[in-house]
Amino acid sequence: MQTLLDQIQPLNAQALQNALERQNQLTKPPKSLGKLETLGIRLAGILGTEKPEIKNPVAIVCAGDHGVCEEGVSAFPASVTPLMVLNFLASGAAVNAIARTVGAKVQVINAGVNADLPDHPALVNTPVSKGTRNLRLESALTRKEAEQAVLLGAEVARQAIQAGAGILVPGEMGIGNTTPAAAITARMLDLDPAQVTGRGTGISDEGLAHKIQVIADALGRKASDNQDPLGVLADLGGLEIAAMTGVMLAGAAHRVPVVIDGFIAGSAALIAAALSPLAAQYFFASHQSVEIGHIRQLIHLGLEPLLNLDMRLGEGTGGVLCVPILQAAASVLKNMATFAEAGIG
Ligand SMILES: O=C(O)c1ccc[n+]([C@@H]2O[C@H](COP(=O)([O-])O)[C@@H](O)[C@H]2O)c1
Ligand SMILES: Cc1cc2nc[nH]c2cc1C
Repeated sequence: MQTLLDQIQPLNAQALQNALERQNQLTKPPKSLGKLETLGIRLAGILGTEKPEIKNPVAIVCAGDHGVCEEGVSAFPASVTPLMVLNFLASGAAVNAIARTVGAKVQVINAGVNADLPDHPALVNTPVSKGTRNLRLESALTRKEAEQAVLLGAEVARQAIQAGAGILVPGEMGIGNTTPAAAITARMLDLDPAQVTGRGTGISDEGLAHKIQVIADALGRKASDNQDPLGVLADLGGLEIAAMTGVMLAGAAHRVPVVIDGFIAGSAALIAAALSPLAAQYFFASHQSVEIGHIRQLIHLGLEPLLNLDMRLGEGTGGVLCVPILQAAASVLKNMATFAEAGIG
């Protein structure tokens, strides 16, 4: 784990400077491409060139089950998690449909699903366990399990990058996982559960009050603190959240941009950024999730969402949807003519 964290370096300052100067020479009024310009400059800093290009997007969907489902915190049964993994593998899920439109590949990690899954070329099937323990009553994971899941995600991301991935979208699937995501967010940002707990897949008012109580009980065990992010991940976490943290850290370590999807991805990003303060410079927030705690995560991370389409699905759907925006931001720097080149002015 420490080796992974040590690999994360600051953005390339020279490339940032060159990209800033280049933006101002391109055939457009200064700043007229708005946020596309600042996105492009950051991509230049990540990739170490003033002419960045983003090829081969890969979504890595991490799946895991949650002991806390026995508290009735989700509108859906836990059995949906493995069934949705099969749906990803059959290319029938929303992330597959959206990935198809942007030319992204979808890979799946079984980080800890409570079912035996079949071998499949798109599935990394080396789960850490069959799911977490009930975080209301006890720590969801041991420190060792949490670390193992982080390293699993990091290794899958490393292999994807080695095979040519130019941008990563960590996604997730795990019935019940807005509960650990809210618990992690409350602990990391020192907020009350009610400030960060939403309806997830669509629970009732009564269900929401119960979910807030479950999270308050989990935090009330006082088994972790925000100075120890891996401890928080183990105490409150989820195996897919930990695996996503690993994907994010590996992206930053290998200087590959990472698109942060919704609320659950945001909780993994809080852990990643706490483990390595440099990591968030490699992150882009896709959309603003309907989950109420999401915007607080993004403010803390210093990220602004690119879209607000009232989405709350997860799977990496919003992240994949934003890939063309980031590719366009890079293409502006790489492919536009300067005023001198075009003989204008
Ligand atoms: O990405 C989001 O912001 C998001 C918000 C709400 C729900 N989800 C998805 O819904 C599932 C978790 O919802 P729940 O109600 O079971 O905790 C999980 O599979 C997530 O992918 C995702
Ligand atoms: C059907 C379904 C698909 C999902 N994808 C991500 N979370 C999900 C939750 C449900 C219930």
